[in-house]
Amino acid sequence: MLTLRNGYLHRRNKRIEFPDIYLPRGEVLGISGPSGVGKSSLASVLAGMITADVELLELPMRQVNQANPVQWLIQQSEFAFNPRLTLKASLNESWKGEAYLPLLSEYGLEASWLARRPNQLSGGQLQRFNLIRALVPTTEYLICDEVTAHLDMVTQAEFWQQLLVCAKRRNIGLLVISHDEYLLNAICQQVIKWPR
Ligand SMILES: Nc1ncnc2c1ncn2[C@@H]1O[C@H](COP(=O)(O)OP(=O)(O)OP(=O)(O)O)[C@@H](O)[C@H]1O
Repeated sequence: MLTLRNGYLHRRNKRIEFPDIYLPRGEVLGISGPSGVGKSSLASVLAGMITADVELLELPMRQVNQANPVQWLIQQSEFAFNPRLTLKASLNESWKGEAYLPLLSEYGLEASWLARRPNQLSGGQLQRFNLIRALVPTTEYLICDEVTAHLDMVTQAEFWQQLLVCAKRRNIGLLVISHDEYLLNAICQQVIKWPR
């Protein structure tokens, strides 16, 4: 269970009060909220990148020399990759060996694209490589932060269809942050509107 209870954070002069989060593995929790409310700050806390004042924070144990079991996907996948590295080199930074290869066809990506650099792919293709990079075997929770906001409806639908099947199969908990309430209501078991 990914749990955050009574958490808050001060950023500059602003106090951000987080909603309580209870996310079991294998479930999908949505969060919507206006710009600046603190959604990315919440993701940073849950990914263990910044600390906040909390009554309770339960995150999965992170093992030495292993990827963070809480992976965070951001909207602008072009910023998530080193522009000088090929996709293969970037994937090899998180995956041990090439066990990700079967995932490529599952997500409609061609193995020959591994030799390309990030600027030689479309936004949707790059976001799917970003997703595959995050789906290392140790991933227990995935935070999807507006990950399909810039994609057309068909590409969005394909992305979520594939990810939901994979998350169910691997018992991964998904925290989906989006302005798109239609999307959240379609894919989440529970949706938090922030602020309430
Ligand atoms: N590194 C930082 N240092 C100081 N203040 C920050 C920092 N990052 C964000 N903030 C401030 O914290 C508040 C919450 O920002 P955050 O990015 O978490 O909001 P958000 O809900 O994700 O917004 P958006 O939907 O626009 O991405 C904002 O007032 C922002 O200006």
